[in-house]
Order: sequence, then structure tokens, then C-alpha cells
Amino acid sequence: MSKCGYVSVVGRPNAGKSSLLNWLVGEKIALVSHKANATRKRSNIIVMHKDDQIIFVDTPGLHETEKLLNQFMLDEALKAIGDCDLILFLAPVTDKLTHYENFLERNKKNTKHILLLTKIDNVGNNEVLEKIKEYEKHSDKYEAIIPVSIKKQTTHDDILDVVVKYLPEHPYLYDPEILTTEHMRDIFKEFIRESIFENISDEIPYETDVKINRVQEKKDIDVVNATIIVQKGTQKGMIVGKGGSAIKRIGKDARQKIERLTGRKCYLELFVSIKKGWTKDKKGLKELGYDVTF
Ligand SMILES: Nc1nc2c(ncn2[C@@H]2O[C@H](COP(=O)(O)OP(=O)(O)OP(=O)(O)O)[C@@H](O)[C@H]2O)c(=O)[nH]1
Repeated sequence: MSKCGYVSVVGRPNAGKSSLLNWLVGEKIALVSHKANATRKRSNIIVMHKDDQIIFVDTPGLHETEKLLNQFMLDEALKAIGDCDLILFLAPVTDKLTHYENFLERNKKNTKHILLLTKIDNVGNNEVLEKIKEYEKHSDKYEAIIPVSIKKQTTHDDILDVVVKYLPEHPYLYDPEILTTEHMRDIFKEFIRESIFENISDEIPYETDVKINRVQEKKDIDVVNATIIVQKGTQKGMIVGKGGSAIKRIGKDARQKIERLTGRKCYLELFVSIKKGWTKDKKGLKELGYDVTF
């Protein structure tokens, strides 16, 4: 019988979660960003590995914070931990052990986990070995520890062969043809958000979100109408850019991503609107598709 199960990918912001998932899937589905807190919403990503099916649950970084939105993100991360068969805990190799130790405290159900030491290309072999030694004091808690660099050395099998070892024997939960259970609209939204992150160098992207207003599938083209929501007039100015230069770049990048995924032409209409304090507004969160239950 083949194996199939849910795997949560957790770690502090910037640990490399989205990058890892993108790399494993080979398609730009999860949002990757060099900035912290880019991953807001959980999305399942299905990876077929040989005869087995792994369902990755992408989770926000585990961290404490004040803002309502961030509280929501934390809850999502904790929920994911409770529901899965296996956890991949990502720890950048240069991190102290405290993040992992905090995670151990929060992993109340003692869900099995594998420790991935990420970004090992940033340091020498000796440092990697020393870090592994440090983690060995917790060796009774993790199933395996795997040094990883998605930029060099590591292969998909190095990780996935170990992952499936700890999954239950179970029939497939998803049709193997389906790459993700996320709705297309959610993916478009992520592409637009990702393009904002890539094109705006400031802190603004943290405070922006995207609402997909309409998707029309016409004969030869998809027409996508979306609004980028910012908190202040000055942010709107930066997103739009001089003579509309920034919004044009964002729109072009996002359109190309959508076209690469769908294999169809896309006409993307982007608007920018100001919504003050949306990160603190429960109703605002709901409208944006965050499933808040307060
Ligand atoms: N050198 C190196 N950099 C990496 C590696 N994996 C990820 N990164 C970089 O680390 C940064 C953060 O990666 P993300 O995948 O966005 O991190 P995340 O954990 O999803 O972050 P949040 O969504 O904020 O929780 C990006 O700039 C990546 O390019 C790696 O193996 N080597």
C-alpha cells in the first residue's frame, strides 16, 4: 500500500519555508519572499514522490506579536501543527537552538518531526557539523536531522525519502493530477502579492493585501480584475510609482506568472485603494478571505 499524509512546514519567519515548498513542487505556487511574514494563509501543496503522496501544509512563521493579523497567523500555524502526521521544522543553520526549543514546548501533541537545517550553503561544513552536534542533545525528540541547501547539494530525494518513511500507509487523499487544493483566485492573489514584494523595496509590502474582484474566462484570454489594498496615501503613491511605473512593473510580473501557470493569455487590471488600519479590522480580514473566527 502506498503512503499518504499531511506534513506541516514550520519555522520562524524567513526560515525558508516557502522556498523549500516551491523547490519541491517545481512550480511557483507558495509565496516566496526575502521578507519576513510573507506567508499568511495556509495552503495545501501536493507532492507525489514515487508511489507516495505528501500533502504539505504551508504555515506562517511561529512567532509572537501584537497585531490581530499576526495573531491570526500564529493560530493558523498552531492549528497546522495539531492536524498533521509529520512536521518539518526548518531552522536556518546559523540560528541558535532557542527557536527549536520554543517549538518543542508548543508541540503539545508531540507530533513526529524532522529537523531541517536550512541554508547550509551560507556556512562551511564544520559549522554544519557543529550545529548538528548541538542539536543532538534533543535527539530523542526528532526523528531525523537533515542539512539542506536548496541552492546547492541537496536533492529532492534527500528530503522526501525521509519524509515518506514517517507517513502512514493510506490511499491517496487527492487526485495526483492536482497540484494544489488552492483555488485559482487564491493563487492569482499570491502571484500579485509576490510581485509587490519583488518590485517594492520598502517596508510597504507588509501592509498591503490583494483582493481579486473578478476573474472572467473569455475565449482566448483570462481577464483578472484585482485591487491592491494599502493603509496610507503615501503607500499608494509608492505602489503606483512615478507616472505609474511601479504598478506597471508589478502588473507585468504578476501577469506573466499567471500566464505561465495557466498557459493562457491574461489581461490583468490592477487598482490601488486605501483602507486604513485593515490589519486590525476583523471584518476587513474576512473580506480578504482570511477565515477568522473570533
Ligand atoms: N542561501 C540560501 N538562501 C535560502 C535558502 N532557502 C531559502 N533561502 C532564502 O531565504 C529567504 C527566506 O525564504 P522564504 O522561503 O521566503 O522563507 P519563509 O520561511 O517562507 O518566510 P515567511 O513566509 O516570512 O515565514 C529568501 O531570501 C530565500 O531566497 C537556501 O537553501 N540557501
